[in-house]
Amino acid sequence: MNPSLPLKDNAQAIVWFRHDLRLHDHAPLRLASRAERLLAVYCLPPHWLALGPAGVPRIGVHRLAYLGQALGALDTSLRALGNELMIVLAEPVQALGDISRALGEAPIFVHAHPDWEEREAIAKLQASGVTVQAVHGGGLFDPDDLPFALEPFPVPFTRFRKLIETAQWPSVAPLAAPTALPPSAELPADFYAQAREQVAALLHSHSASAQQCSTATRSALPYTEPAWQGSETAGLAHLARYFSSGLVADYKTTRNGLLGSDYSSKWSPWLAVGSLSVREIEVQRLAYEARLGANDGSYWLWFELLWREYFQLLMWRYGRRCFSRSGIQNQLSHSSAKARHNPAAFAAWCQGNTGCDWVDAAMRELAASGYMGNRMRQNVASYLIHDLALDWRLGAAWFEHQLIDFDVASNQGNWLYLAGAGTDPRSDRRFSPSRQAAMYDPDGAYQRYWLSERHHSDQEHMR
Ligand SMILES: Cc1cc2nc3c(=O)[nH]c(=O)nc-3n(C[C@H](O)[C@H](O)[C@H](O)COP(=O)(O)OP(=O)(O)OC[C@H]3O[C@@H](n4cnc5c(N)ncnc54)[C@H](O)[C@@H]3O)c2cc1C
Repeated sequence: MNPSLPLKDNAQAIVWFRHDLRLHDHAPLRLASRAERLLAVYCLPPHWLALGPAGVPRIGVHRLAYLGQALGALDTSLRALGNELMIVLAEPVQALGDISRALGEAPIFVHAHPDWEEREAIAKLQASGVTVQAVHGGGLFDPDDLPFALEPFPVPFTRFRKLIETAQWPSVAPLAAPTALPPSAELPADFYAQAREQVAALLHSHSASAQQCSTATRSALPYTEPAWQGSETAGLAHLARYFSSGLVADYKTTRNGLLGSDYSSKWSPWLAVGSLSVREIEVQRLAYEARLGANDGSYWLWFELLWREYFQLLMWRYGRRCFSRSGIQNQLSHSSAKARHNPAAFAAWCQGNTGCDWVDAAMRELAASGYMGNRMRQNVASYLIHDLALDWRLGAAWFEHQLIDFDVASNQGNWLYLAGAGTDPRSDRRFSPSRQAAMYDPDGAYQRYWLSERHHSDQEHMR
């Protein structure tokens, strides 16, 4: 944590919440808490609601409902400490600049984030004369403090993992949640009033429609139920439950599961909105190993968290190139070169109507619940890239719209990897749907579960 920005006496400070909707392990909140008054802000950018490349908004119903849960809970937690969260529907650069000026050039404290848009927003604010201090806190490690240089980045994952493990590089310790906060900085009552009302109405309506969406409760991650909601409290309770269960030891053998909530950790949605800090997860994972001894499952969870870290570092290193068709290699892979424009095939993939039961079951699970396990993400991505010969960026955009655990670095990194445009040393891997279905769903239970309506109507049709 870099406490470099001096705060004047009686100063006001702003905490800009982005993908870090929590009180624990929050360095910007700690830094800003030295001020006399503190304004906590979240901006929902209107362009997330505009149509993106997949023909849908960047943020869909499930994601918005889950985000709304996390924001509501953060506001409640801040209020318990005498503060509150100001939520606006506004482009951050404009809104944060206006707020800083309205509070007498108050400095902004924020977590750094590898996405180029998020980095650009900070750069634009700084260029306009606003003081912004960005501190790392979204990963296990501080990218500026690794035992190797990001340039050149150690590209294959295995090499990255071995460098970290050989150096026994420790993850950064999480910060405790504050027990007191300064009171909220005061803005005129009509300041961004419309933007506040708009976002409140939007989040309310999405929460109501998600609550009525009965399919979400059939999910492996039923986020409309209290224990699975996006709040920090639910995330920390889930973490404690997970590490006191027998699920950890079995994780390596169950992680490719398809049905039920227990086959994998289900940390990802809380990590995505930041209501759980990955550093807190790592501390609890180490405490588990100290208590019960390390096992294959506890190691493999670390291994998977390293994948998350790796994709974040990839995005720090390659920035905007992670979004280009030719990816970080800067040359078209075999699959990218053969990709064709085919809106009908893309619509069929999105709706789970390709005719391939294995893929359609997963795409229906995603649309119904906002979640899909890792095994099926690999399968449906491979199908879009190799069988339908579509541009991988469309698939990534559809995932962005749907996934409650959407994380730009993990999403882009995995899609790049599968499209042969990222860091897979065995470029352009295709997953055979029939072989994968035989291996991971031998009795067809998963396909029946999510395709029950289709099977039912087929039977009706045959009568
Ligand atoms: C095409 C594709 C797109 C993906 N998009 C996302 C995304 O937007 N957000 C996201 O969080 N994950 C994404 N993943 C990675 C992975 O599928 C999810 O992290 C995982 O399914 C979440 O469930 P879990 O928390 O139970 O994972 P677990 O299996 O329990 O793993 C524990 C944690 O390790 C991390 N992790 C595991 N696998 C990966 C991986 N392959 N890449 C990066 N981190 C990983 C996650 O933080 C996860 O919560 C994507 C994978 C693919 C193949």
